[in-house]
Amino acid sequence: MKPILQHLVEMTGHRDHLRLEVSVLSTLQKLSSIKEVRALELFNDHGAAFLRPRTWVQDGQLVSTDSEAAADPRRVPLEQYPELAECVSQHGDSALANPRRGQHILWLPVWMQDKVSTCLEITQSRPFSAHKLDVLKGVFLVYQNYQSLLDYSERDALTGLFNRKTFDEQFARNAANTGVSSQPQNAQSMISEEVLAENAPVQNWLAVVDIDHFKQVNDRFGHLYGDEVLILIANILRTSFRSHDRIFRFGGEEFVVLLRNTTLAKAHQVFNRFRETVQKYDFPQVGRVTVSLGFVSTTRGSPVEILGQADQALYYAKEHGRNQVCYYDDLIARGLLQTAKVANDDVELF
Ligand SMILES: Nc1nc2c(ncn2[C@@H]2O[C@H](COP(=O)(O)OP(=O)(O)OP(=O)(O)O)[C@@H](O)[C@H]2O)c(=O)[nH]1
Repeated sequence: MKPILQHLVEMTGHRDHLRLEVSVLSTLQKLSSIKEVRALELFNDHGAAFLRPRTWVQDGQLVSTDSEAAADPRRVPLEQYPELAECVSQHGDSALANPRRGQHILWLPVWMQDKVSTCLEITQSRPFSAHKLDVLKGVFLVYQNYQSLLDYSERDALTGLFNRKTFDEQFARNAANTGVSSQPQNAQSMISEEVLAENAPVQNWLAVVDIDHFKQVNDRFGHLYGDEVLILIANILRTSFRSHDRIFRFGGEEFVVLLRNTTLAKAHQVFNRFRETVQKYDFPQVGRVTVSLGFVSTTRGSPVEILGQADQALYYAKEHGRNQVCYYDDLIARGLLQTAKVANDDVELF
């Protein structure tokens, strides 16, 4: 077995949350007497707390899923793990399960900014000694500190959304995996029966969102109120999309949303619902604010082209009344936009 320090060095060499998770699990798995290690994802669905395995061992290999948590058939209510539920509600740093059928389980919730969405689970067939607990918790704390550093570097300081650098990295990495699929795993429960009946293709979508006349907000109320509008719109974005969709602050008053595994009809619906929520929101002092949005499927073209097309649709929305959602392909089909090859120097992406 490699010395533990060497594992820690390998672990902290990763710049990606999922790889880091796999790496900590494989480090823990190699410690003596460990029977099984899993990373559990903790999430809420309609007000109830659930967990599901996100990274686990299958055929001797660690495998991970990043599918939508709420649609995962492996999910179980958190209350089925009372010791863990109690630990999370008390903001605790570890919990031991009452031994069942000779299994001893240790849970280590990963706290980040007072929130927990991940928990490591370590199982062995004998009780954990005090020394073993010290070693496990030591490795875990290095992992948790490093996750939180990584998270900090990926986020925009004002809104807490992912920043543009993260978009560039994630979109470049995922662009190759975003092909059209009529029945991807876990997507069924998100599609209405009418859409299934039409066999509408399920795709990923990229939207660029821009606040309308934001300069006037700054000019009339000052930058502090402008900043507050940005924070509140970021909060509305967070609550308008699902946990496995991705939201980025792209710069200034512009945001990007990556909507995953859904139909065109549903994409129209959720983008419009978000727009209407903003329109109805009473922003302190400022009053009403609206947003415009352009979107496109991520299945065709390079990341630069996809972003350029969503931008074109956004600018059409801006020039034709604002406070609306425009779909690039629809504008092209109606002759309202020309397909334009986006030059690499038009959009700075990578
Ligand atoms: N308060 C605040 N303002 C910002 C920030 N980043 C960019 N801005 C402001 O956002 C405004 C963007 O204005 P414009 O690009 O002219 O667009 P707009 O007024 O929103 O008009 P349209 O997009 O055409 O509807 C500028 O006044 C910037 O100073 C920020 O972090 N905080």
